[in-house]
Amino acid sequence: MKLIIGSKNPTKIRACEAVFTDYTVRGMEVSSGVSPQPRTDEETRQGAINRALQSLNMKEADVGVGLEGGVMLVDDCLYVTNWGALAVSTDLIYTAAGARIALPNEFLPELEEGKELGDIMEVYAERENVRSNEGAIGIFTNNLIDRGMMFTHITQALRGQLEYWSKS
Ligand SMILES: O=P(O)(O)OP(=O)(O)OP(=O)(O)OC[C@H]1O[C@@H](n2cnc3c(O)ncnc32)[C@H](O)[C@@H]1O
Ligand SMILES: [Mg+2]
Repeated sequence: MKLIIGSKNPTKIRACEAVFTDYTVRGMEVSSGVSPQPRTDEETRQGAINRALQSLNMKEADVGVGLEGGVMLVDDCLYVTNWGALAVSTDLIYTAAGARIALPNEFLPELEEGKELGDIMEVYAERENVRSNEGAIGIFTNNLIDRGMMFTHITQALRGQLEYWSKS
């Protein structure tokens, strides 16, 4: 069985490899079809679904997965949010979301200007490639939960639903 994950980000690819150990997993660049930095739960979820569907269309994949990061406001507090989608056909898609944690509200003006959280985090944490490593969630949870763990959890939620609803 072949799984395509719609990203070249190693944290996303590794999450799929960790959960779909019995599948051949490959990461491929696809377009999310939403803005580079989604700013609502709805847009982030849609990005994950678009990536999953595009991945399914590639190279005869049996399963297409999309993982998408975003930010959102709840009661004027800024949160990081992440969504996943798993497509087995165009009309059979499972979705799940990951842990949300609060981000400093001082990030809001730059996000509103169109900056990506990944770039803001590099300046804030004074390190490169936060998005492909621990992520904002890793930094603001003191590394108790890093981006890889969070994506793995979402991917488990996707696989679990696939298994549950495939039972006859
Ligand atoms: O190559 P792709 O798959 O696009 O991977 P990405 O790291 O850009 O990830 P997303 O597009 O899914 O996320 C959209 C933006 O949100 C940022 N983001 C989301 N969660 C993050 C986190 O925990 N840490 C750092 N950046 C995060 C990310 O870096 C992007 O700028
Ligand atoms: Mg991106």
